[in-house]
Amino acid sequence: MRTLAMESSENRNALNPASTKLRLPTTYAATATATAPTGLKEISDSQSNARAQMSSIPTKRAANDSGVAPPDAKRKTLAERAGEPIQPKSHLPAPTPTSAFLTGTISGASIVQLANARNANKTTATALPRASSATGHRPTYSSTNPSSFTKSLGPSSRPPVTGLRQPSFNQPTNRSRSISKPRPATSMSGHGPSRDVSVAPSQPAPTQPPNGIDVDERLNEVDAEWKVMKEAFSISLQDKKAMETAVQMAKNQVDTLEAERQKLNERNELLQKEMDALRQQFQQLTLTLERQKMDHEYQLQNKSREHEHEVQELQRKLKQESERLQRINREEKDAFERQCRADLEGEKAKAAKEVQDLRLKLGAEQQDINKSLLEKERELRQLQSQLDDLRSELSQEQKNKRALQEQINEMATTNGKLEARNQGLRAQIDFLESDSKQQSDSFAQMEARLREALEIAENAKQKLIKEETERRILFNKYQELKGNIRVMCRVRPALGKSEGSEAKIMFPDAKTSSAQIEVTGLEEKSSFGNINRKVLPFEFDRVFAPSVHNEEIFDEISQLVQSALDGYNVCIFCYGQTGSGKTYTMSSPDGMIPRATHMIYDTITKLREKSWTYTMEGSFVEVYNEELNDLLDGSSNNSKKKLEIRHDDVRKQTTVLNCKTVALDSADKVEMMLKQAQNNRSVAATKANERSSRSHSVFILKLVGENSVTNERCEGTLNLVDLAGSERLKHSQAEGERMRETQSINKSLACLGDVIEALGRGSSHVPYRNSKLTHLLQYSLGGNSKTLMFVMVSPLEAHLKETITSLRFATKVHNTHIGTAKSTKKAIKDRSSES
Ligand SMILES: Nc1ncnc2c1ncn2[C@@H]1O[C@H](COP(=O)(O)OP(=O)(O)OP(=O)(O)O)[C@@H](O)[C@H]1O
Repeated sequence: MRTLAMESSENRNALNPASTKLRLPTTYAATATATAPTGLKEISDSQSNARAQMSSIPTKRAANDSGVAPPDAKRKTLAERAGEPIQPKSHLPAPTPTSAFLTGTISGASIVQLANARNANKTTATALPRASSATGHRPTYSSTNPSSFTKSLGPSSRPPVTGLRQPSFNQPTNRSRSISKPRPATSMSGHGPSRDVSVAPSQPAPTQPPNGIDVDERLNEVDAEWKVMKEAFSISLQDKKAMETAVQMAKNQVDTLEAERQKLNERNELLQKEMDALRQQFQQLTLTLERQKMDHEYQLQNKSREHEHEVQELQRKLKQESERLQRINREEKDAFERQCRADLEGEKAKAAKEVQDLRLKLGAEQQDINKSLLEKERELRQLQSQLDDLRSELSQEQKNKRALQEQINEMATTNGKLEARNQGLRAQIDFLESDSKQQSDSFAQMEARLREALEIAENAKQKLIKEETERRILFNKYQELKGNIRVMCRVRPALGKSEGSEAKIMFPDAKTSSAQIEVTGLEEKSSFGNINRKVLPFEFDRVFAPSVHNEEIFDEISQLVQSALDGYNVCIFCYGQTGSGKTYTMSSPDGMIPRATHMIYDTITKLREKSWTYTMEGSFVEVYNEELNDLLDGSSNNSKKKLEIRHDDVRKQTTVLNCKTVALDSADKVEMMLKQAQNNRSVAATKANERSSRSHSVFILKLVGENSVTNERCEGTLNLVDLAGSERLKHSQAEGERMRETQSINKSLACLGDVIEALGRGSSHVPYRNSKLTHLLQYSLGGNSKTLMFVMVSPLEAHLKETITSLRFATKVHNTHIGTAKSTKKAIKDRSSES
């Protein structure tokens, strides 16, 4: 967009030529004035192309020479110049001395006056050149430099007329010389002899005596001078006319220029008006723009406010929408949850139905299993009969063995006798050597008898080895038939009369090798009012009477300890009511734990000869209120680390994290460990027993053996468990903390029964994790492990009820045995005796 300032600049540029034109007259006037003496010819020649010629004249020089002030250094704008008053002849030059001389000083009167005064002026004529020079006119026309004079055509090069005339009147004596002398060839030569006269003043006039003056000659001279003067005058007139013509032309030019200037002024005024109009328009536009700007700002503010309102409205709507969506989401979530619950209920009902069906199916399967069990029981009975046969065979073989042993002994005796006899015979041989024939016969006889005896002994030995091998095979078979869970019963002796009366308990006869115990139960009142006491028979793998010592007990379990050394997991635990002798059996100085460790030491020592190296590590923990405690950690409860059970399913081994383990490399360490465990064991007094263990203690013996020759490795664990008292809650009259202990103990014992039962049933799921104890003994109960339970019985009448409960529990465990002898032997029916 072109701005108003740009348009104004363009207008000014457009006006510049006019401005130049306006200045031309000034230049021209100065030039014309200065060049006036040049002649009209020159001016007239240039009239037709006056502007071109004038433009070629150096303006600055002309202005300076003419005395006209140079144009302002700063060029005035059209508007400035338009405002100036019009001065038509302001640029015209002032009249020069030359023009004044030409128009006013040359007249007839003046010439007469000049003639009259010529004498008077003689003396002063010589001073004229100095006076002339004193006027300031340059003596450029000096005759000494005629060439420069002729060349000079500028106004200042022409000598002043006054300078020309004076010497001619004041120095008449020089006239003849002047006249006689040839005139210099100048540009003025065509105009008359004035040039000659002008030269005269420069020549010094010769002095003549006053009486020698020739008047005629002088008159002639004057006439001649007059003619010269006349010619000069006529020339001057011509010059004047030319000058007037030039002036007239200049005036015309000025008029023309004035007209042009007028036009320009008018145009300038128009332009000024236009500019004013434009300025007004510009101001109006500026105002309009300002108003529009304000309007726009106002509109912008309005828009901004509206936008803010809209944003707030949108935010409010967004919030409402968000709340609405959240509400919908909640509702949908609730509906979905309701739906899920309904589905879940349906699924539950469906699952319950399926469970019901499964139970029914399971019942059917159970019946099938029972049938198969009966079948197996039949098979077992057959096996049992076979076993009986084998037993009878075994006893027969044992009898044979004994007979053979007797034979061997007899033969050994015979052998000894024969040896003695041999010696006697040797003596006889020596004696009879003299009688050779008789002697040699008796010698051969004796030798034959000796060979016969040795042959009999060798046969007997071979038969013995064969029978021993058979016996071992039969024993192993017997062990397998007995099953992996065995139950033995031990009744402790009464400690004194202070304990009260003893219960009526019948023990098996040692000769019959029976494993049955009969307990006369509590008094019961029949429906007829009779009071009866039932005899309750219980059969186990072995029953130990009160008279049996720990040594005999250990003989029975030593094979299991050997199994632990052979890489089996073995668990031997004592079950029974408080005070029934569990701790005595397990941890007393000659109890199972010390005996087992001692046996293991002996065995390990013997096995070293067969390249077996064993390491034995022991740890002792207790389960108290379903919490596992380290009995070898003597630190306070707060600083004790929590024990964690970890099972290795591959190795079938159990590890207790954070549990202290002692390397049992000597028998002393075992005793020390047992003492420490006994001190740390949770012991509390109950009404049932003043010193009663309220926790299950587990002695864990890890046995790792390696054979350097065969590269065999075996890893077995022997767990010796002393269970807490199994007395019933009501009987123990426990309260508070003790009651909680009792509940915990009963629960874990019940869980133990469940695990054994599940194992006996061969159930796919064994609830080991239902209690800490069974969880800890997971790999020592069932499976390939060997388990032995001692049910400990108190002989006291006061404990009869708990005794019967314990025996029933043990029977339940015993009944889960596979291959138990109980199935072959008929169970002895309960016999009741009238009291
Ligand atoms: N066979 C035994 N011969 C001699 N004394 C025994 C025998 N068995 C147990 N005793 C004694 O009977 C008492 C109670 O035995 P023990 O402490 O072993 O019972 P417990 O079943 O371990 O009791 P708790 O469950 O309270 O620990 C002890 O004084 C113990 O010496």
